[in-house]
Amino acid sequence: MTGTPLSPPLIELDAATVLRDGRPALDRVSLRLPQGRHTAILGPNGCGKSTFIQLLTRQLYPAAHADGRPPVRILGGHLWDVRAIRSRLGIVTGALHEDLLTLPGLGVRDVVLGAFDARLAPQEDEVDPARLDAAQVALARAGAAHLAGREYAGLSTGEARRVLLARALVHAPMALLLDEPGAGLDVVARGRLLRTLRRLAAEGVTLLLVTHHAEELVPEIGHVVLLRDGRVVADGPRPQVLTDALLSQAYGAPLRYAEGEFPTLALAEAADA
Ligand SMILES: Nc1ncnc2c1ncn2[C@@H]1O[C@H](COP(=O)(O)OP(=O)(O)OP(=O)(O)O)[C@@H](O)[C@H]1O
Repeated sequence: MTGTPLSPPLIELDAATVLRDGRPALDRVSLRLPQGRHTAILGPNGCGKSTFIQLLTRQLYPAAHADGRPPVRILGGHLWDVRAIRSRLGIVTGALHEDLLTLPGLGVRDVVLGAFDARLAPQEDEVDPARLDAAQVALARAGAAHLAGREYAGLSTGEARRVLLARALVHAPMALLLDEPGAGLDVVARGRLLRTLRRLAAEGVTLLLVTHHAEELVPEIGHVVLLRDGRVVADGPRPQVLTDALLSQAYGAPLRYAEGEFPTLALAEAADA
């Protein structure tokens, strides 16, 4: 279910440009992602996906427009802070995983509780029982309740991904922003994680998937934005964007796409020679 016509878009980019080493990693990108719509941002390595996420989390900043209009708006506002974003968007990224691994001895429950303080670990030793309950519920929703007593650094990649999902869910966010959620997982672990995402979508959690793996585009994703070299190649309903022609254009090689619960994207035979 999408927001009412009057609700501001969850994320809006207006000709947003982000320079990295003097070159545009995002080049005048305009996007409007309404509330409640499951959307994927898809594209090959280097197309600007991580830059897009870092723009939202304010690790990178857009070039200013000469007329002063904001290049990025979140829920209609442009003066947002990272804490506000993190409570509205549950963010699951590999970078967060790496940061959490730098804290030896950090427990799984504390990883989830840290989200309340917008920090890696909770600030207080005494934790509010309501927060503890919320953490346990979030772990259960992410299929990670059995991991609550474990040390984060000792988890497998698949287990750690579920804990990050729980951390992202604990605030009951408006949407989950997922950066390549299946990266590093074996075929079974990835399939199970994607089914968890499908269940969350069915429960009303909006999915914003940022990925280069087409198989992560679970059927609930109805809208796709295709990027190449920091620019939007296509932005529209899934069947109009996930075509061999557009995907081949975005990835720069002849590709064949097949729909399914876990879609496939492969080099077309002509490209093997
Ligand atoms: N730290 C950096 N310094 C300079 N340029 C960078 C940096 N990180 C990325 N870039 C450049 O910005 C562009 C977009 O990179 P970005 O990491 O956003 O792409 P991506 O789609 O996330 O790629 P991948 O799928 O490989 O993670 C690329 O041309 C890349 O070379």
